[in-house]
Amino acid sequence: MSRLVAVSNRVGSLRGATRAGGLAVALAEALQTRRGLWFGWSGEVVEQSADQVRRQTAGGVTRATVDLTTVEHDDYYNGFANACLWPLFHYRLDLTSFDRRFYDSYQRVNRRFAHALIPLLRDDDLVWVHDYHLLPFGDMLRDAGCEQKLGFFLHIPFPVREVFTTLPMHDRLARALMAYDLIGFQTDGDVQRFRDYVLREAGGRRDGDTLTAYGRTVTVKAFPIGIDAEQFAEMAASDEAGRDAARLKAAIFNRVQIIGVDRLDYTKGIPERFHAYQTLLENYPDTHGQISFLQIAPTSRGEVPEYIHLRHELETLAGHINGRFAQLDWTPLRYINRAITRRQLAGLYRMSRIGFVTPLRDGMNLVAKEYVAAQDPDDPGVLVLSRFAGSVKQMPAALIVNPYDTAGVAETLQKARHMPLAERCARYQELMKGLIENNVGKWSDDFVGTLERLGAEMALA
Ligand SMILES: O=P(O)(O)OC[C@H]1O[C@H](O[C@H]2O[C@H](CO)[C@@H](O)[C@H](O)[C@H]2O)[C@H](O)[C@@H](O)[C@@H]1O
Ligand SMILES: O=c1ccn([C@@H]2O[C@H](COP(=O)(O)OP(=O)(O)O)[C@@H](O)[C@H]2O)c(=O)[nH]1
Repeated sequence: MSRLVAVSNRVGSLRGATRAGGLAVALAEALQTRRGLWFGWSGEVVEQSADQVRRQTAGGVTRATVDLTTVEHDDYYNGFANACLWPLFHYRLDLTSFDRRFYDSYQRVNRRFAHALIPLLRDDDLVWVHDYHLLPFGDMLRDAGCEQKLGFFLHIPFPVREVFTTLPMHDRLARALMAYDLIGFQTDGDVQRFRDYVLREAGGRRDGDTLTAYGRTVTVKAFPIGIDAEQFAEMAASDEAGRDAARLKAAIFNRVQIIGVDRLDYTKGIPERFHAYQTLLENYPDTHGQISFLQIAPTSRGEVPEYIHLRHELETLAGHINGRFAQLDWTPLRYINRAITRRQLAGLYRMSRIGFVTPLRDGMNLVAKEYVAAQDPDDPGVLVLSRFAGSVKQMPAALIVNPYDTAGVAETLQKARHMPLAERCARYQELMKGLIENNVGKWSDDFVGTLERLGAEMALA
């Protein structure tokens, strides 16, 4: 069996400590079962260039990391990755920075990372590169002589051609992507949009799951990411998770609890969600004193200006809602701007009657899956889910909403609040069945298995 080498900008902890963000959570679970190497940024920012690779092994998985310099962190991570590609791929052209300096830094960091990884590779390794930070990474490995099988997975949406082509370097990035042998997306919609670009902009050809363009052929498929639903359910039912949940329970006096959990990101639709909650309070006075909304939103990418604005906007909105509706013994909205461990989250999800997941655009959204997995099968809560989350395709038994439709979302919350037990159970069972069938193990096995088989086919040809 070939060794798996995962490469991602963010390398998660091997000891299960948390860092908000679905990619790190999912990869940690996948690598633990495959005992591989995980390469990427250490999370440390240093003044001077530090090419040294630090290695640390635990539970059969080796973590190999490099630091970023302050300039790289500003221009590659905050700049090209998170002020250009992130907003653009999430359809926020209004927030997209097209600064050429950011792109140059992005190229340099990708090249530096590729050169740092090469000496660690073994001939029969399978290399699996993750996400928009590393689109040209595979091409740079190939330039440096790498002949191993290379796979790439995009965790965020792939945009429509008209949006992707606003990037001045769209052609170079698409060409670089073709250096991989396998490209995975979260949904069939993402696959179709990428295919449309390659066929119509790059003069490519399609044959089943393969695309040929720029003199190379790649396999392109959807691999929707999952969670370890059974393990998450056990965690949610554990005494430890229960202890934290009990504190919240005491604080809300058996009111109907609504929960939202997101990195503080404009793609997650948190202000729109606050507005919908406010509309619920305005339109349905019977909710007063009877419900409570807990929003957990740890700061993310806190140096990018748009994220700073968002933080201020949420503080103002939360203050406004509480100022207007709170009573001496009732706080309608609790907003926590700190990260909570996944174990704590599991307990909080379980005691919340409504999971409120309304991104404006999201690659997948693992919070929606965690919320369902954490429920008590005998008295489950209801998931209210945005039609713009990648997870919606796999979770049709949720209550599906349009996050821009403030009154419609408020109406749906009211419906969720009054949903009879039998309907809650039926929806939960259907959702849970899908989560177990499409868990994180299946995601990584399907991707790596496909990459492995492509390799075998290439050897036979
Ligand atoms: O590394 P950060 O800048 O702190 O951001 C955290 C991660 O956010 C994004 O997550 C995406 O991947 C999830 C798992 O596939 C998916 O459910 C979610 O919809 C995506 O937004 C980002 O793509 C990751 O690279 C970041 O590590
Ligand atoms: O305070 C927090 C907030 C979020 N998360 C985790 O961060 C991940 C978020 O993943 P998702 O796919 O929903 O979105 P992303 O942040 O990756 O865009 C989930 O596993 C959450 O449990 C966490 O551990 N603590």
